[in-house]
Amino acid sequence: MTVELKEYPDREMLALSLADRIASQLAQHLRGNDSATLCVPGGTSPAPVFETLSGTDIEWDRVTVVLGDERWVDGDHKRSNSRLLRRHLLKDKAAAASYIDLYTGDASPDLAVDGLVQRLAPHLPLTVVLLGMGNDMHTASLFPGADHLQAAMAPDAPPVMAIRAEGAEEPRITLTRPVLSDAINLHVLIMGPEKRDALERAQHMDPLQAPIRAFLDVATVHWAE
Ligand SMILES: O=C(O)[C@H](O)[C@@H](O)[C@H](O)[C@H](O)COP(=O)(O)O
Repeated sequence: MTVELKEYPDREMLALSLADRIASQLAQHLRGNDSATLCVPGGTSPAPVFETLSGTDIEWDRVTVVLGDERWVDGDHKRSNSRLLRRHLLKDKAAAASYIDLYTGDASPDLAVDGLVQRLAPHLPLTVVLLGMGNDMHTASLFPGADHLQAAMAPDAPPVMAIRAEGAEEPRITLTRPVLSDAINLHVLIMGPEKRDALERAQHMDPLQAPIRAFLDVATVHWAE
């Protein structure tokens, strides 16, 4: 397989260029449609992209933002991906965007799934999806060895599922393979030599062992040292 890989001289260039690309794709979609949906990862890598994106001049009031996955913790918990978004993305110009919070406060993510499937439905297909990747080749909360990985990777998977995995510290809620890979524009953000190495290995692996593999045929991968 050939992966579309964009290499940047440094992380700052990557953040600026990727934020610009995402903003252009959202703006272009808004020229022909009433609304657009941006799906973003949690984790630590995307914060600089979010910072740039939040100051970008697009019609954010017509954009809905959703995470690709959320950790089942309160919104003010330090591991909450929503907390990260509020700090780095949903501010400045992007404060005008609507936000679908995957964390509903229910006792477990399983109880939230049906409601979230309904909330997400009017926003599909996702206009722009940005994915991260862990060194274990998970993306969103599609972890190798996760309890419902096979179901979440299936072509008929519901768009949202609850999932648990050893590599994840807490129960998770995640968007599934079909809804992520059906995005109009799909990007993967990875940084550092270890992730570059993992990406190379993933290309020759089964998606159930290396879930990121399922997206590499259609995504643009953005990398900086
Ligand atoms: O909530 C999460 O854990 C994520 O959404 C996850 O899929 C993340 O993108 C990768 O684990 C990379 O995380 P880092 O950017 O922190 O390496």
